[in-house]
Amino acid sequence: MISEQLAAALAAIGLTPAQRRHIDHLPAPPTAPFLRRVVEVQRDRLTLHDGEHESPARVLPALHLGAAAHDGLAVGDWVHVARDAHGQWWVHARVPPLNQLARRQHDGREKSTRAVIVSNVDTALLVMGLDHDFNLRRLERYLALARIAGVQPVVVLTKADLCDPAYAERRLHETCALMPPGVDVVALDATGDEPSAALAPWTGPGQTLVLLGSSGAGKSTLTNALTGDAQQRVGASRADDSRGRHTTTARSLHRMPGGACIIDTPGLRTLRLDADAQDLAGVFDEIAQGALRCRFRDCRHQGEPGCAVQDSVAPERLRNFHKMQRELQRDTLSALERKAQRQVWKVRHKAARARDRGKREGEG
Ligand SMILES: Nc1nc2c(ncn2[C@@H]2O[C@H](COP(=O)(O)OP(=O)(O)OP(=O)(O)O)[C@@H](O)[C@H]2O)c(=O)[nH]1
Ligand SMILES: [Zn+2]
Repeated sequence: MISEQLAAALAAIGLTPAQRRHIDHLPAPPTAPFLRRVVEVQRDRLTLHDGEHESPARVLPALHLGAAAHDGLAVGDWVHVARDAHGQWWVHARVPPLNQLARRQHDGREKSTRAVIVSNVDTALLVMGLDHDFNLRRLERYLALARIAGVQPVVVLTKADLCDPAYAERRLHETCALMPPGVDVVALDATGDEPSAALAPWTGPGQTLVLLGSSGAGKSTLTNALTGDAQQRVGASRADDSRGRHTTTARSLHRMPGGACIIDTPGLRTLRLDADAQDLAGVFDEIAQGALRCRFRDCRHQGEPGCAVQDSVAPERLRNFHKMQRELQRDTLSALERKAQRQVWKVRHKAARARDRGKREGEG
């Protein structure tokens, strides 16, 4: 059980009441009594936070072996840790995440694997510039990513200061028209002092936000505006990077003065969803609705006579849907992987409970 005192300390690093209840219902590994949040992930090292201090940590090999590569630790995860005789912190177990934003990553050939972007977030800020970055088809993809993970999306259109007000207004309208009910769209200048007030509804104490969007969209600029310092390198310093890599190279969690946590991510060059056909139908709901009125039950909305979807859905949106659908079909393994993953968690919970029992009996 998490004590009141510990809960208060961990709230500073994003422990929500729901997360606390979730953790309280799970057996804590007796060998690792401390709870921490992952705020940075390097290759085989992590940075953890206890609400007050950061500490470097490593992951027990047993956890590496247990966790399949497609379900690796990510920024935002909660972990159980212990310190060895040399003062080194080790992660013994991971709390099964309440949600995960994940995508498919391709190896260049036909194989793809699941890659976790972040765990346990309350809001996903989908960041897009009103400049040449503006692309509603890409936004549809990011929107699907958040909704499939069960994370509340908010669209943030940056660089409003760089364009003509009438143009910005038109883009804002187009974007709003695309959003399902309940998804807000905000247009702002990320470099000014607008972001804190404009994003206040989603940055309450204990809330965790992730920033998603392409390189140069303004994610680091927003992070700086919200955290009130320049701890995140921004694009202007790109000249430092002779290899021409993206400016933000790792995900990391930052704390806002008001008590929210914000996770900046590197711009993704491609975003392939980790989902199945049903997930996709769920987020393009008007297509699923329209399909009920198509003449053929198995209508694919690709030129069949009597197709109700082609009559009612914007052609570019329907094309985008078909494109994502084709990608998912190529990635059909994903469903099997997810099933396997759930199985792994089940087995691990069982093992943890058995270890717990064994330990108690050993002590008694
Ligand atoms: N004028 C103006 N410039 C902006 C705005 N948002 C971002 N910029 C500029 O755009 C450039 C890229 O911004 P970054 O914040 O580095 O973009 P990023 O999304 O973090 O990019 P990666 O780290 O590569 O993923 C920087 O030069 C910013 O100053 C904005 O709202 N207005
Ligand atoms: Zn149809």
